Amino acid sequence: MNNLLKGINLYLVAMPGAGKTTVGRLLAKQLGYGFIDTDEVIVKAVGQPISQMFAEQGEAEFRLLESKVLAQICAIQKLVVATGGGIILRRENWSYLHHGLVVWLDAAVDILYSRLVEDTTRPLLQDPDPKAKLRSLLEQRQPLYAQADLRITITEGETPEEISTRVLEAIPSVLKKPDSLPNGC
Ligand SMILES: Nc1ncnc2c1ncn2[C@@H]1O[C@H](COP(=O)(O)OP(=O)(O)OP(=O)(O)O)[C@@H](O)[C@H]1O
Ligand SMILES: O=C(O)C1=C[C@@H](O)[C@@H](O)[C@H](O)C1
Ligand SMILES: [Mg+2]
Repeated sequence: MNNLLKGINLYLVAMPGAGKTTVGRLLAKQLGYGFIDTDEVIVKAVGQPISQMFAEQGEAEFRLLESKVLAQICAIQKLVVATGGGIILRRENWSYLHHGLVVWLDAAVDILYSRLVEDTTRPLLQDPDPKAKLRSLLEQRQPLYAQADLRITITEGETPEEISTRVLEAIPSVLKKPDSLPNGC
């Protein structure tokens, strides 16, 4: 698989709670790739949790920083990248994402909600009705996530290992032709 991928990065896109970080770590291990989580890079660089960044600098500042981080990551090869849930929102991010293979972990709202209900670290879900918020975010974002090269529909009860195996099995069917592989950012 590593040979087939020829070092191109895998970018995982999905709603919060879909398992980008969890599945991404497993995929990196199985591919012999490095692993990067854009949210973690930003938190380390700024020295603040994302919720504090949203509160003090606003979402727009966070999105600018997210794009800068993505641009830098894109220059590195052999990475599985777990992206922030909203990375699909800015058009310029897609020019970076499409340098690699983009995988959408598509999980239904009920699955997302059951995983995030106890979590207070995701600012966009600090809402009186987090389930309705998830539903409306997914509705708005679905056409953007759908621009991914590969859509993996997550089923209830599926383990991260099973999902990671399914991603690996599906990759050959969507690998870009050798003459369309990117030369860098
Ligand atoms: N297949 C799975 N089955 C059960 N629980 C899972 C599965 N995948 C992830 N989880 C759990 O769901 C929660 C969210 O997972 P994770 O942080 O990987 O999602 P994420 O897509 O990276 O979210 P975010 O966009 O907020 O960073 C975690 O507690 C994780 O342990
Ligand atoms: O879905 C989103 O817009 C977000 C998801 C998280 O990964 C973080 O990137 C941040 O909380 C925003
Ligand atoms: Mg994550």
